[in-house]
Amino acid sequence: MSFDIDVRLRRRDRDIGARFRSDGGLTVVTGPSGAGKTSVLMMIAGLIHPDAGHVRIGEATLFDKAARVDVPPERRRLGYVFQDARLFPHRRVLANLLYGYRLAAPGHRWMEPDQAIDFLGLGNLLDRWPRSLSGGEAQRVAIGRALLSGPRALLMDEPLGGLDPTRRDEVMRAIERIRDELRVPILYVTHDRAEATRLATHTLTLG
Ligand SMILES: Nc1ncnc2c1ncn2[C@@H]1O[C@H](COP(=O)(O)OP(=O)(O)OP(=O)(O)O)[C@@H](O)[C@H]1O
Repeated sequence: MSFDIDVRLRRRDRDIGARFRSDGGLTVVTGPSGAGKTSVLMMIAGLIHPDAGHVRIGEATLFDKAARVDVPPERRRLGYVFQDARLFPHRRVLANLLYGYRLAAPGHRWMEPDQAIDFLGLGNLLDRWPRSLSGGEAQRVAIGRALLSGPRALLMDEPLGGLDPTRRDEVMRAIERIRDELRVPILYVTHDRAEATRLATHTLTLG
């Protein structure tokens, strides 16, 4: 599964955007604050509209300005993981995990709930409420929820940003296994050089 991305947006007096191709793996998106890293992820997700360019992932064209293709965000099949886990506070862990799975068309699902629970070590958390979880646990649940929605790729925006070093390592190991064992293509925003060195198969520097 490959990325072929070319997105551009004029914002006030400057251009924001990115142009790159990669053959899957984990692409770290880095660069100074304000360079447009989050904006690029949001353009790929379809949450903001590029002025020009295209977004192709594998065989699918999700956006092409010239050809007037613009697949709505909920049909792009991209799993988004933010710095804060953003779990649904009124649903227990299991219900959070199943949320995207239930919405996904059966033909698009490629992981079963038991597999994801096993893979991420979530078995003892299933009946917990999000507010009772540690940051690392919550982030692993958020990743599980994203995987179970049957995504073609994951977009991660500083997913370790709010975690202490022990928790960071726990989540980083899960991300490495997603990269190496599940082989889901990942776009990963970070400022952290050590994190980038450990995780990146490709690097895209903005700004
Ligand atoms: N909704 C918006 N409307 C107008 N300008 C915005 C909006 N969101 C972001 N910007 C501007 O666009 C630029 C890029 O912002 P963005 O958040 O994508 O950068 P970033 O590289 O992710 O930064 P950081 O590392 O600080 O999170 C910044 O100058 C920001 O002020």
